[in-house]
Amino acid sequence: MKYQKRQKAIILLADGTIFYGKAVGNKQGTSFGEVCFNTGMTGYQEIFTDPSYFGQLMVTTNAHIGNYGTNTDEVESDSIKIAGLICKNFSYVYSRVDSEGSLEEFLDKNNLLAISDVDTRALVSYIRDHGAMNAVISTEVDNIEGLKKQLAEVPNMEGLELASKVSTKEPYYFGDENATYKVAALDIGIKKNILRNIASRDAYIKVFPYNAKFEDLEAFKPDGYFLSNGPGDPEPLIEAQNLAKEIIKRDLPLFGICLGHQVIARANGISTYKMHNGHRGINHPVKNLVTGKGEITSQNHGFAVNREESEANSDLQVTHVHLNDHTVAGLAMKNKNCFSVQYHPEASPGPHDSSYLFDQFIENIKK
Ligand SMILES: NC(=O)CC[C@H](N)C(=O)O
Repeated sequence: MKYQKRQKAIILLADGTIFYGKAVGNKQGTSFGEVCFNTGMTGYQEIFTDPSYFGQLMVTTNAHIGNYGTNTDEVESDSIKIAGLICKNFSYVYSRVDSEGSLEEFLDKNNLLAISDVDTRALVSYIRDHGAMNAVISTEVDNIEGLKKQLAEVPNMEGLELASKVSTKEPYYFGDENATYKVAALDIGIKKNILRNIASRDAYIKVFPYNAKFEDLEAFKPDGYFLSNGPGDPEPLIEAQNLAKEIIKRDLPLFGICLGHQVIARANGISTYKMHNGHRGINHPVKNLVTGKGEITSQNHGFAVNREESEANSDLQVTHVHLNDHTVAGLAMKNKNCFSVQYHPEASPGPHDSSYLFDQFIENIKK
């Protein structure tokens, strides 16, 4: 067995609660973030590289992490975006036909601190009851008072603007330039599989930085506009909200996913709020109120759109609801070519029930 004597590690929550574990590999260090959990049984590499998780310490509820290794095709961005990993059993050995390396190597390459041998069931129950909160993971197990002081300085997720930290610095292109449609996408933390899904529907995409102006996007002469997923609170994303207003004002085809959905809601004057715990997993039930059909969805969000305000707004229609807590899962504008969902039709990881939403976007472009 590799690493006979592994370093002890702790998870210290902002309310002072401590959980214990061991550092994965030989790594030592300390990492801060908002602690949250994902219940997906697979898809760890996609989750760790999803820019929406920037600044978060990820607890995985699956008992085994790393057991099927890693593959370069399964990343959602070019690097790991979570702030740290907390898991039960970390697999140093892995097995899968397609794997190209171990998760341990992948974490090392990205310099990510991970803690295993944690009672994740107890930790998740605790967060479920007490809500998402800041935390620190560390191998400095004898420096609890020092860590508490540093943890108190970590900003709260509420009000935090993080899109600028993960967005592309320069515009770039994705897909085949001879494709039939052109889509301008605002990158406030975009996942690669969204680009793959749009491009595979005969569209050429130009991806813009988080602070791009309407004129920048318009200069590409796009047939449709897209607002991406991403980390942090949607409230401070004023530039993106103004961009959405410009697109809506001109009634151009617009589609938003997750953070993009929240930005579109805010552009319509709807408030957003921080949820007790958020939704993070790959089996969340959603009802499409237009068709009456259910879908099993991939989700990752800690903020949500106010339902009462959405229903009271005569420009908006609530098109989808989350069946566990009846929060807004989708919106459409009644008299504009604009719609959005709080969940992830691109999956990666997760089921593909909702990929029809990308078809709908293309249909809206054709109109
Ligand atoms: N995946 C996302 O786009 C997440 C949106 C936002 N950061 C939230 O947590 O609600």
